[in-house]
This record gives sequence, C-alpha cells and structure tokens, in this order.
Amino acid sequence: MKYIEKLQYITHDIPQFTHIEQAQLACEAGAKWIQYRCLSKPDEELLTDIHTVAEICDDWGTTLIVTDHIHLNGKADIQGFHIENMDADFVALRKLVGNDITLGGSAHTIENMIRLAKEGADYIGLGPFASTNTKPNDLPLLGIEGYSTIMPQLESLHITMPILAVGGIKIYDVETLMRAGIYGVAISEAIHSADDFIEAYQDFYDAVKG
Ligand SMILES: Cc1ncc(COP(=O)(O)OP(=O)(O)O)c(N)n1
Ligand SMILES: Cc1ncsc1CCOP(=O)(O)O
Ligand SMILES: [Mg+2]
Repeated sequence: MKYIEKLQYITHDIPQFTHIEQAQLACEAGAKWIQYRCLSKPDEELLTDIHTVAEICDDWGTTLIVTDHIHLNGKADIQGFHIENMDADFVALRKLVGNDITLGGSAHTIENMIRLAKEGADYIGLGPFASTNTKPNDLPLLGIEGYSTIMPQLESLHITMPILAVGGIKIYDVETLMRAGIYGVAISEAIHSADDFIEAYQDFYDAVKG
C-alpha cells in the first residue's frame, strides 16, 4: 500500500491567491501533500502552472497530486492523480500510468467505494460531507451519520484503503470525522478563505494527527 498523507490541501480558482501561491503557502505551512485542482485552463497554461508548483513541491519534499488531466502524466513531475469522474475505469488508468503513480478516486456511496477498491485505487475521497462553494451540486450530504454508517460497512468488507472525507469540512468537524474512522481529510475553502492561511492549515494538520 502506498503512503497517503492525512491532510490533503486542494488548490482552487480563487481571486485572492493563484494556484502557485496556494501551493507555496501550503508548503510553508508544512503541507506534505497538495492536490492541484484547476479545471479552467488549457493544457499549455496548466503545464506552465504545474511545472512551477512541482518545483515548489520538490523544494519542500511535498507530494503533488493533480485533479483529473491524467493525460499530463509524464509531462511534469507529478506523483499522482485524483480522478473525479465516477465512471472512470481505474483498471485502464492503472495500466496507463503504472504502479508508481498514486491514483485516487471520488466516491459518494459504498457501491462507488467497493468498485474503486476492486479496481485498485490507492485512496478514496468520500463526500460531500457538507455543502461547499468549491463544487456546488445537489448530491446528498453525508454528514457525520453517512461516514459513521459507511466506515463499519467497509471494515466488514475488509476494505482497508485510506478514506479521506471531503466537502465543506470545517476545523471543528475533524475530530468527530476521525472518530467515525476516516483516515484523513481533503480541504480547500476552510484553509484558503481563512484570515491566516498558514495558521488554518496547521490547525487542520494538528487535528488530523490528533
Ligand atoms: C481527495 C478528494 N476527494 C474528492 C474530490 C472531489 O470529489 P467529487 O466527487 O468531484 O466532488 P463532489 O462530487 O462530491 O462535489 C477531490 N477533488 N479530492
Ligand atoms: C467536494 C469537492 N469537490 C471538488 S473539490 C472538493 C473538496 C473541497 O471542498 P471544500 O472547499 O469545501 O473544502
Ligand atoms: Mg462527484
């Protein structure tokens, strides 16, 4: 099993910080794992951005995961991809990228998770926990009850891969989520919209490490 960090900072298109600035701030705060999530730029611009983010991550020893855009594999120093498309064929994606690249997938239900586990994803982002401006949609919100129901089901199925809770998570939610058995959390808004990005990142880090 690959090492998966317990706190994943997800970059986002926001006016106050570029993706590069978010990566720099997260690394300064001690981030060991960043998900670069930019779905608004053409490949050429993406690659320019990702090369700079990859240099920052390399300087700080931080793992760089890119959301989707798996066709960029091999074109920049990227350690893995988080695939949001729930219909993606992870067996085919694994063949494409090989075993060294981390592959994470999104899930909303236990059925999604069983499939990702069977198809060899390295970790799962399970959500949405609560409503979020980062990717507004009308999916049912899992809330703490959703995680408390799903985590024991996974255990009884002997699915032991790391599960990250995601979507609208605030600092005060983390302790209860960890008690429900999740492995870690993936956060964007509660960190980038905080008064102090670095302090907010570190508060989440302390919360997940317990
Ligand atoms: C770690 C991680 N988990 C989940 C997502 C996004 O998941 P997605 O299914 O696209 O989001 P919603 O449909 O729940 O809004 C991610 N990027 N990273
Ligand atoms: C659920 C989700 N969908 C895309 S990124 C993401 C996680 C970030 O959510 P937030 O910004 O609320 O932490
Ligand atoms: Mg989804």
